[in-house]
Amino acid sequence: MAAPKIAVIGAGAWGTALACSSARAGADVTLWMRTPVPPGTRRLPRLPDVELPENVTITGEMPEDADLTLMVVPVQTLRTMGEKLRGNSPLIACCKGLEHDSSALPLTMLAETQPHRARGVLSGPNFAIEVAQGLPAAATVAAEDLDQARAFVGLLSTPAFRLYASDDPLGVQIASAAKNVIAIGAGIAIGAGLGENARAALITRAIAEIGRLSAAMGGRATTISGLSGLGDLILTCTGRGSRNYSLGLALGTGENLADILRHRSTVAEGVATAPALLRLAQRHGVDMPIVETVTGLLAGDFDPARARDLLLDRPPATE
Ligand SMILES: NC(=O)c1ccc[n+]([C@@H]2O[C@H](COP(=O)([O-])OP(=O)(O)OC[C@H]3O[C@@H](n4cnc5c(N)ncnc54)[C@H](O)[C@@H]3O)[C@@H](O)[C@H]2O)c1
Ligand SMILES: O=P(O)(O)OC[C@H](O)CO
Repeated sequence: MAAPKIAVIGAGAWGTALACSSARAGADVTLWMRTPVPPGTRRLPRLPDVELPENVTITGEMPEDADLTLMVVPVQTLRTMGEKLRGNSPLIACCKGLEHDSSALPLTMLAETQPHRARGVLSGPNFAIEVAQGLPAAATVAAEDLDQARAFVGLLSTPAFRLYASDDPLGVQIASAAKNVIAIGAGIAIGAGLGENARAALITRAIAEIGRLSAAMGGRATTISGLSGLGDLILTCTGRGSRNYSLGLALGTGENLADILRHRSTVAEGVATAPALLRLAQRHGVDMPIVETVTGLLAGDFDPARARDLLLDRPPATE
């Protein structure tokens, strides 16, 4: 039987890692990248220590004949990239966040730009470099139809990359968007010297508020305690390899957001997602105090020195 053809759109760190992993799963992979590289290039700028497997082909042309397409561009560019896609293959959104202006989820943007295609989402505690190196990792692949999610899992699983099928794409998308915002908050808490207890409290209370929003929109509570929720919160709120967490750390020590962003070329999705997530929560009548605080800190509405009050000085509540 011929190897399945997988197209990966976006050759940032995560697109490069997913191309490596999909190739190890036995697929013929076409990796689309925006910025051309010299012919024969086998190491890409975002993961220079990783050599691409032989069955990965780099291209600047939008692939047309894939059996499956992974969308791995930053969320703020997903709609535009969706409009440029060719072919009819199912799509899996592998990015984490919400569109800034509309608060749209990744699958909503793909439904609006490619309405005829089957869709799913992949998310979990996954630093790109570790997946690219073939270290053990797990993630959730969700689609409205569980059989469709299982088919995606069948195409993408490897012995090192364990995938779990789910039929709660909404919960997965809310969890994965929110964890980037919460990771910025965790970084601020540590950077501002609030301590490990504060971070653990913040992660736990974040699960409560993410769960409220997900439930209000029709997601399942169990999804938030799974890989795309709790799993990714643990990784992103504690791992120094996280761009969102490290951005929060810098903010917490008093650096200015504009200065931090000026020195970065990688994407920290939580920055644009925070206000979009807050507006989404307000639209659904859901209280998300941590997201609200992080959004205010990012907007420069208050000083990180006040992070303690903002994160912890809340009216008495029951758990
Ligand atoms: N890096 C990780 O460990 C990781 C893991 C899981 C999920 N993700 C998610 O994957 C998505 C992509 O992140 P990344 O880490 O691969 O990005 P990155 O920061 O490594 O690079 C961004 C990539 O997007 C491309 N890009 C930028 N603007 C673009 C545009 N207008 N049109 C098309 N492409 C554009 C850049 O050329 C670059 O290849 C994000 O949503 C991120 O949250 C990342
Ligand atoms: O570096 P971050 O903060 O974008 O996190 C990367 C992944 O989403 C971790 O699962």
